[in-house]
Amino acid sequence: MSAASISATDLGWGPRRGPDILNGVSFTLSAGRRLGVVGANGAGKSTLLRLLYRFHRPRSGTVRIDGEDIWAMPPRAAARRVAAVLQEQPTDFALSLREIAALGRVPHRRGGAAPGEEDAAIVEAVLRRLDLSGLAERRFGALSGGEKQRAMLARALVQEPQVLILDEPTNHLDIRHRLELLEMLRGLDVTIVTSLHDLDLAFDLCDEVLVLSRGEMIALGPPETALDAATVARAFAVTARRERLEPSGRSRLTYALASRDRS
Ligand SMILES: Nc1ncnc2c1ncn2[C@@H]1O[C@H](COP(=O)(O)OP(=O)(O)OP(=O)(O)O)[C@@H](O)[C@H]1O
Repeated sequence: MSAASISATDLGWGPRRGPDILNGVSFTLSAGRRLGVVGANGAGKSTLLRLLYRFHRPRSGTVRIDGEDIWAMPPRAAARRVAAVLQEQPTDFALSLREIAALGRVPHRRGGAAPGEEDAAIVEAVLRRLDLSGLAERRFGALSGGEKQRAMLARALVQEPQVLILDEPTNHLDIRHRLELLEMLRGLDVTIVTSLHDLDLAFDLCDEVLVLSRGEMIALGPPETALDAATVARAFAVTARRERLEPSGRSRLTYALASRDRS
């Protein structure tokens, strides 16, 4: 795996015959950096991610990986460069976890070629890294929510992408697996764009944060500047306060309903 830069220029998208639900989003993320996308429910986070992994074609603007427009690449070439772990999970319930993970090799194989030894070795290494070897034969449909989430991450890593797109990667994980996931993501040679509901995670994981509100970008920068109390209050319609924890010096946000919203 080797990381690549990803950039979005003036991205806009809306459903056919509908108004734009995402507008004017631009950012540049250097190879190996991690960007968190945050915002209220319906702000446009998943829509932005769908544009980055070439699911939606932008209505305006472009997405480039190492300077190359993702819509100018053949779909398999794009799939070798970008992998996504989504909220929606596959319905291949009868496949084993190992078989699901092995699907990540498909974009790397020519024509109908059968998987080779190298493919199998990559799958096993990823399963070991995610502590999933013991579950490799388990049917996907029989896995717990957190195990499924890790299986989907395994499939994405098996793809050996340069850019990894994650939609709420920790939402099913217990505290230990969550810490392990964060540690692992920090150690990968890959560029990461992830949506997050937990803003504390943005401080822990991300080099940069993009704040969306009603489909528009209202802040972009390092967590310390993008997630100031005023921006958080505006994005989530709450009152927010930021404190510095001692002795770590880490920032932590606390929130309350605005007085007009309390009964
Ligand atoms: N294909 C579509 N057609 C019509 N409206 C859509 C479509 N996709 C998304 N939307 C609408 O666009 C808005 C943004 O949706 P999106 O899923 O990107 O939000 P989100 O920030 O990921 O929200 P959440 O935090 O709830 O997951 C929502 O109001 C959603 O209903």
